[in-house]
This record gives sequence, structure tokens and C-alpha cells, in this order.
Amino acid sequence: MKLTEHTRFSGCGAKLGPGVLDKALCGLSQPAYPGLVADFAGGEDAGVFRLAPGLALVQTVDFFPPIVDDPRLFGRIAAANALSDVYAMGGRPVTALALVCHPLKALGLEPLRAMLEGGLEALVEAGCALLGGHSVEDAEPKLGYAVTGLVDPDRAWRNNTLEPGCALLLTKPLGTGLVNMAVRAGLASPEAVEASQASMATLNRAAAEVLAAFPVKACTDVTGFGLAGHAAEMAAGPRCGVVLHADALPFLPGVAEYAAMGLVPEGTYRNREGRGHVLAGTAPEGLLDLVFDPQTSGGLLAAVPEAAAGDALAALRAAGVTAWAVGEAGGEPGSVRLA
Ligand SMILES: Nc1ncnc2c1ncn2[C@@H]1O[C@H](COP(=O)(O)OP(=O)(O)OP(=O)(O)O)[C@@H](O)[C@H]1O
Ligand SMILES: [Mg+2]
Repeated sequence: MKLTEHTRFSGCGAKLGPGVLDKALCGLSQPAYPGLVADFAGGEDAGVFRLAPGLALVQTVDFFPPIVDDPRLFGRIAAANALSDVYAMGGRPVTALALVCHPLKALGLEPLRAMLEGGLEALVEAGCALLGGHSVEDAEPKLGYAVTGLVDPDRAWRNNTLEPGCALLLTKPLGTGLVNMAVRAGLASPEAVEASQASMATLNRAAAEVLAAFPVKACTDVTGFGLAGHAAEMAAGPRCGVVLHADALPFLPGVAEYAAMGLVPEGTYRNREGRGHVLAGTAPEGLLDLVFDPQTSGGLLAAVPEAAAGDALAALRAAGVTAWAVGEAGGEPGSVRLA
């Protein structure tokens, strides 16, 4: 029985759209706790809470329905995706809790065991201890992790602290949502499937560890809101917007073709509706479905000063991390331009 036959949405494509989330969260306010460094109000990848001088918790939770049929691979992807929010803050993951929704009657126990094994494999690779979890019976399978990391709060990478003069580096190719739609339609090439699965299963650990040696000015990971949606979070800072170089964007094999065939996930439309305005008409229609494609377990999008960008790219590649310069800081704050 195929895992993905039990779900309407896949991976990060299952998220509520950014517009809906804005409306749900706006107006929520809490006391200004002395230790609170970053919470949901800033739309950060993870929250940050200071415990002592130079030491803060970085906490995040992500869970979603299967994006692949192999349960072990799905577990690995779910863990890699959840860990990624800690890496995107410059943190080191230390503990995790599993969140499980499982249709026991339809699927039986074996796929759940395999999912949890795959997830644990990724956590071990991250040096992150699995402390426990919570599991409920549900109509659709879902798996994810709440991950806690540690970070120096003064050195945590924020997503809205972009400075002029920075280059933007991306550490994974784009298009996992489109490839998944092509898989569901039976039209994906083996080459596209293999590249997409390998990318989703890769931890952002090496990328984050290499980047930590460089003066990172802002960082996020590219996930459910797509490259343009997460670039919009980076452009939301006070100093400048984001310019993406359309010709430099790395795509998984076949995705332009899948987009042209209309194999576009629903999440893309939610992203375009919620964040399309930031592009202010600068993107050709054909490219919109690519830059708003929801990514599952996507790469880091990091801003480093132009002068350090070449060295950072070389260091990433030397560590076996795929990496591309995809844009720069520029334009009005709040704007994302495709040039
Ligand atoms: N129900 C909620 N209550 C409070 N904050 C929320 C809730 N849902 C999302 N958030 C916050 O909204 C922001 C955006 O959430 P989102 O899940 O899109 O971020 P992400 O985890 O970086 O992305 P992804 O899930 O695609 O990896 C984060 O700061 C998150 O903590
Ligand atoms: Mg999330």
C-alpha cells in the first residue's frame, strides 16, 4: 500500500498558506519575557529563548504528511526538515520529540516502525538525541519532530537582518513540490525523482557548519512558502529588499516542464496569493510557479557580504554541499525582484 495514496497534500505543501497564517497569528500577544529573543511575531524559522548570557534555546516543530512512498525515507526527510529550522538559526540541535499521526487500520504497524527508524537515522546523523514523542490514530499519516537546539543569542542568524552589499547563497536545488506532483501523475522521470529524494533526505548540518565560519548577515531555510516566499521574509527587514537572479536559480531536473504541464501543487497558489504582491509584477508568469513551489526539506538561503561570497561557495562545495549564488540584497525594503 502506497503511503502517499493516503494523503491529499504532501510534505511542506500541506502547510496553511502564509496569508492565512498571518491572519491567524496577528493580534496574538504575550508578555515581554526577559529571556524572549525571537518568537512567532518575527516569522523566524525557530524561536529563541535566552537561558544565560551567551546561551539560548532554539526551538521549532514541523510535521507533515508523506511526500514519498518509502516509509523509511519519509522518516528521514521529516527529521531533516525539522532539524533544518535549527540550522537556519545558526543553532546546534540537541534534543527532539517525535509527533506521529498514524492510520493503524489502513497501514498497519510496519510502516510506522520504518518511518521512525528513518527519522532516528537522521537525528543520529545530527547528533540530536530523541527523547520521546506523542502518537495518535488519524485518518492520514503525518510525521514530524519538535527539535530543541542551542545557540549564542547574540550570534543567532535571523531572517530579517539583511544588509546592503550581501550576496544570497542557496544550498539545495528547487522544485521538490513540482517533482512530487509529477510523481503523483506518473509523469516524473527517474532522474528527477532520484535527485529530489536525495536532496530532501540531506541534512543542512554541513551547510550550516561551513557557513558558521563566515559573517552570515541573515539566514532562513527554503521550505513551504517557496524561494520567493522565504526571500520575502528576508526582504521584510528595514534596510533593503531582495533581488533574485532568474538565470542563476538551480532547479531539479524536469521541473520547468512539469510547471508548464500544470503539475503545480496547491501550496504554490496559496503562496502566490499570500506573498505574490512582494514581487510587484517583476516575475514572468512562467517563473512564478517555480519560485513559489513549496519545498520540503529545502536548502539554506544565507546572506553573506559580497567579498566573502566566493570563499563561502568554495568552502560549501569543498564540504560536499551543493551551493549557488542566487541573488543579492537590493531594492526597497519589503520588495523581492526577479532580475
Ligand atoms: N499555530 C501557531 N502558533 C504560533 N506560531 C505559529 C503557528 N504556526 C506557525 N507559527 C509561526 O509562524 C512562523 C512561520 O511558520 P512556518 O511553519 O511557516 O515556518 P517554518 O517552520 O520556518 O517553515 P516550514 O514549516 O515550511 O519549514 C514561525 O515563526 C512559526 O513559529
Ligand atoms: Mg513550520
